[in-house]
Amino acid sequence: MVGLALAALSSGIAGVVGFTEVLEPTAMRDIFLEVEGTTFDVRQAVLALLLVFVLTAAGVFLPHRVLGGLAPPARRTVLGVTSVATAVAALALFFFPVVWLSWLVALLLGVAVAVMVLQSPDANQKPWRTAGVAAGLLLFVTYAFQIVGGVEAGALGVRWFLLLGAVLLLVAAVLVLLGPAQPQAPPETGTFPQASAALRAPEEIARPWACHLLFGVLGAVFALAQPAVIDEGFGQAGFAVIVCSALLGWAIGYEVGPTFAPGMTRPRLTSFALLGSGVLMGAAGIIEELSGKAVLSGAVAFAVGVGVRAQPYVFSRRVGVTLGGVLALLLASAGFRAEVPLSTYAHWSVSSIGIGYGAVGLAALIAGVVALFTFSPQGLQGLAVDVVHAFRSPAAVPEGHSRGLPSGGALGPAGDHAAATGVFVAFEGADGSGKSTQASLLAEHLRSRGLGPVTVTREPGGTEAGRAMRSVLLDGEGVAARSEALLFAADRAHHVAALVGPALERGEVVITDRYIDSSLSYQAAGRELPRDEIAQLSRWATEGLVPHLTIVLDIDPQTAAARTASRGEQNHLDSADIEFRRRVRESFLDLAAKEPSRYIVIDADRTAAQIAADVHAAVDRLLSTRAAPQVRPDQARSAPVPPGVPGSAVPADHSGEAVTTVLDRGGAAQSAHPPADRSTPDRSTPDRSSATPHPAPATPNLAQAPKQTGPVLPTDQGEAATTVIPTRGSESAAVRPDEEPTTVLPGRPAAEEPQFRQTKSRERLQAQAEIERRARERLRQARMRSSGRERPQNSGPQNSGPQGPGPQEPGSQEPGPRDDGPGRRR
Ligand SMILES: Nc1ncnc2c1ncn2[C@@H]1O[C@H](COP(=O)(O)OP(=O)(O)O)[C@@H](O)[C@H]1O
Ligand SMILES: Cc1cn([C@H]2C[C@H](O)[C@@H](COP(=O)(O)OP(=O)(O)O)O2)c(=O)[nH]c1=O
Repeated sequence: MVGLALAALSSGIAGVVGFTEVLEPTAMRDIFLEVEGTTFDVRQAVLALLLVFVLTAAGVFLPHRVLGGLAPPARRTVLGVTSVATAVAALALFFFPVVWLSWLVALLLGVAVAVMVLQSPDANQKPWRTAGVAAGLLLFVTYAFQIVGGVEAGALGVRWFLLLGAVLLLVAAVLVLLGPAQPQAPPETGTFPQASAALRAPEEIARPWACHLLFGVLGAVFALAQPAVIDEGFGQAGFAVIVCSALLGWAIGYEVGPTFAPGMTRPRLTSFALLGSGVLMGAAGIIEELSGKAVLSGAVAFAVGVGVRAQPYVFSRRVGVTLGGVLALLLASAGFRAEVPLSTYAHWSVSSIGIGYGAVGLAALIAGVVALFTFSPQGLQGLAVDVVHAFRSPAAVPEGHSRGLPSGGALGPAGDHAAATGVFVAFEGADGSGKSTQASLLAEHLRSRGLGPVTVTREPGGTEAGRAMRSVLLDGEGVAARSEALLFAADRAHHVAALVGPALERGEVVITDRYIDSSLSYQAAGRELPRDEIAQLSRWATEGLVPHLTIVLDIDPQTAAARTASRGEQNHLDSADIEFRRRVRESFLDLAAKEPSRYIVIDADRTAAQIAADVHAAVDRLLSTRAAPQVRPDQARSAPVPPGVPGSAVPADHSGEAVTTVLDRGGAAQSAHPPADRSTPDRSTPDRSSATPHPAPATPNLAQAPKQTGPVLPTDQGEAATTVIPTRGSESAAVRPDEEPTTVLPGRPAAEEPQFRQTKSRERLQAQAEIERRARERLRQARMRSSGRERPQNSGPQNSGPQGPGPQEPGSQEPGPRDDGPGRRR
């Protein structure tokens, strides 16, 4: 009943608002024609409309002072009484269309709107229900009359709309007064504050001026609709079309706002909304045709809806709407029209109403440009990333709507994530090893197998908050090693809480480009921070969430550097770079060797298609050990995330049966051989051989590995074995009797490489990576310079000192550049 009352109330209010906007110039026209016997003056009509607008706004402002402190039941009574008063005034106006009555209705309406929103903030947050109904009514009534009786009847139709609105208001008033009390919900966003005390301190509001300006644009769209239709002679049905379009545009923008352009940072989205609404507003002013004006008005309102929803504002939208509307009407009331000849046959008609549109549009446009530069501490940095990422799905978590994982202690067992039913795959490896390329190809592969939603994400910067941290980490002047470690952990914590965890809970396959092992390899092994502390940090950040499978793309640093050079990054590696990258590489291999059940190492110095074949085979095998997802994805995701996190109650499983699976580019199976004996010794690297002890060869089948056990952060365990698996063509399947043939994809021939390269998503990734990294490269040069200044304090012979069970080779005495962060390698 309360819902019905509110729907009726808001529709009634909207109906009356629509009517008074229409009525005012009409009444003015009648008065002028009657009293002065002159022709209708648009300027006077616009000024009269301005007064209606101002009075409505004044009415909206009044109750906050008076009613802010009233108890809800008292406010309810006020709402009922105000609604009755407004309805009576509207009825009077229907029968006696005189100008002062319309002003009274305007004032009462403002009060009614404000009291309604004070009483039920929810009514203000559901534009579909309120705006949509009213817009539909207005359009229907107006058009019905205009179709039957012509343009003049359209105006009459709007009078009947007033009657309808008044009746609805009366019904609503009765329902409000007699209905049960409504529980009060706390306002979220876009509401009038319940009381002035509810207003947040200004510094807590993100970008108030941007919101006010956006609402100003919206106010101008509505305020100018009536003058525009009078000026252009569209008739009142034209007014109804514009208002309907704008209301729907606003409602849609507001509704989809939180998930619109999920990959774009919210302040940036607001900037673009300002820019977009400015341009569209200008266009709406120029266009002299009804449908164009209507569509553009709708688009402007949509941009406003999206833009303000990107802001966590709690202040009222009244200020902006009023000021925007008033300014636009003031400009429009200048009442001039000039013809600008464009050619012999064409001319452009400039009117003061068009100027009203144009001025407000220009203000929004300029504000949008300012916002682009000022909304982020990094200014325009990351703009390209935001644009390229804008419509990517990984960050589709609405701002502030992250579904946190079940809370756990600092060392919460992986069982905390047992509710998750998805599959979590991580790619690790050096820059340029092809992680993002392979992540994208794997997603396509899984989707082509009908495995439903596949989320591809990355670290750092998989979420909106993460992108800010990424920017600090990679775009700035560089931060201290410990700060860097904390930031990576912070990014990871949010990534898991906001994106990975929820996606796994939804049963999706989540593929991440980098995860915990990157911290262990770059911060611990590379930067030589205490390994246990880094491990502990990540474990805490992720609440123990571990990937089901980690794919290490192993590649020679020089080869990787050559690849990244093709993206505009530096190619030359100095000895410090080489040493840093070597330690990182060793660390990845070491981690894989210690956790064979959960890792696969793939030689990444091959074509993307060859690597992809191995990756897909490994993931298919992983999925085959679960509930047959390739046949029935819903069941496939029913298995829990692996238990067992070091330091937790669940012990890690290191039974020794498991193996690290090394997929080499070599031809024959080498299951009983250590890496040094690979079939392609000419291409195997000494680094890898020395880094991974492989004393106990075993069957390299993920399907036979212990069921998804093993912690993500292993302690020192040397019993793991490495087995080399051939990867070319179908040989890999043929030589492995324990393998399920149906789950192993034969390696793709190299000839397919161009086809892979042309995939859309990969192009997108590449474009994104290229833009980002070029920017980063420049900044990292600066970072390297400052890092050079820092080095004397941190580097030296002690670098080869204790660092926990890290991957550094015992024989390595080369001074490790402690300050080498991720930035140093480029
Ligand atoms: N197997 C491959 N062989 C040659 N170039 C590759 C291969 N895989 C990726 N690339 C290229 O190398 C560069 C780095 O690839 P990318 O997937 O972005 O690596 P990462 O994510 O590890 O930095 C890109 O320009 C990409 O086109
Ligand atoms: C996730 C993570 C990344 N990094 C580094 C590795 C990379 O140099 C950088 C991330 O940059 P990114 O552009 O993601 O590198 P790529 O896509 O080539 O893998 O951050 C760490 O040092 N620690 C971490 O925990």
